[in-house]
Amino acid sequence: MTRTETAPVLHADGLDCAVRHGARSRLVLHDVDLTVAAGEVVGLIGPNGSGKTTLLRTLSGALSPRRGQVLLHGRPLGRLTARQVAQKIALVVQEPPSELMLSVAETVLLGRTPHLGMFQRRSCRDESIAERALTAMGVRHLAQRETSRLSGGERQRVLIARALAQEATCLLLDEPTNHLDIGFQHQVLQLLRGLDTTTVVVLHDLNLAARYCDRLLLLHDGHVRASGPPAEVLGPDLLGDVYTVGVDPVTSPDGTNQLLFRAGTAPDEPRRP
Ligand SMILES: Nc1ncnc2c1ncn2[C@@H]1O[C@H](COP(=O)(O)OP(=O)(O)OP(=O)(O)O)[C@@H](O)[C@H]1O
Repeated sequence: MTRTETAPVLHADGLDCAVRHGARSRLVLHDVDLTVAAGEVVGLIGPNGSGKTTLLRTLSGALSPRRGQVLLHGRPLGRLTARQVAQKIALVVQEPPSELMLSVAETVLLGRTPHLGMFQRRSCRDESIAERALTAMGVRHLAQRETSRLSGGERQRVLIARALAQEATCLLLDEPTNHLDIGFQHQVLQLLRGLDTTTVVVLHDLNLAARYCDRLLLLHDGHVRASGPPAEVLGPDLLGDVYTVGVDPVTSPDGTNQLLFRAGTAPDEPRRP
């Protein structure tokens, strides 16, 4: 077997990441390690501003770390072309509607772009892959609508469909359940779980994270506070400390560990790092 076949799909090693802050830059991720094996669903969790989106964008190659590196199938991300990365990684982030003036069908077909040669036209195969993605996300009936004019939840499903059409081996999703009703939240995460792809997903809902992720990485102020299986990471003491809430674990009728939350520290009291 070659090195790339045995390597994890994604491996982040000692990442420090900075964002611009006026004339200066500020470190928002500190020494973050993450390894994601083929087929795993890894959830990124943590309070607002803890660095989840920054980490996701760094894993996708959209941001370059100040220190450390990301390996994709054992190869440094920085040494791959944008096209090579796009054939392997699909990133789904919240996009402003103004950037989505195409029809739903065209938006989803854009997912095929990394697989086309410079002057190559889309084939019947591309069309049928896009159709399957539309169907999987329950948005086929919207195919002729303008994506920018859809509801937030409909648009979200179209963007996930575009990522499915990209047929990447690795899906990176930033809060994909945002805007979705409870039925679609479960449907989308179930679908992601059922795919062969490797998935890294930012989730705010810790109960969804517990139910659908193999492993979780808990960020707090840009530092990894815990990583491992949900049962290890979602301990009431740790969550109470990080989110400043009271946490009561309960077991749902199907045996899944779930959490109930109580108000904790008053909002004007600063959270402890
Ligand atoms: N483009 C930017 N310019 C300046 N600061 C930024 C930028 N992007 C992120 N930050 C800052 O970096 C820190 C981490 O932000 P990030 O968006 O990664 O957090 P997050 O955990 O995804 O937050 P949320 O849960 O609120 O979406 C925050 O303090 C944020 O204000």
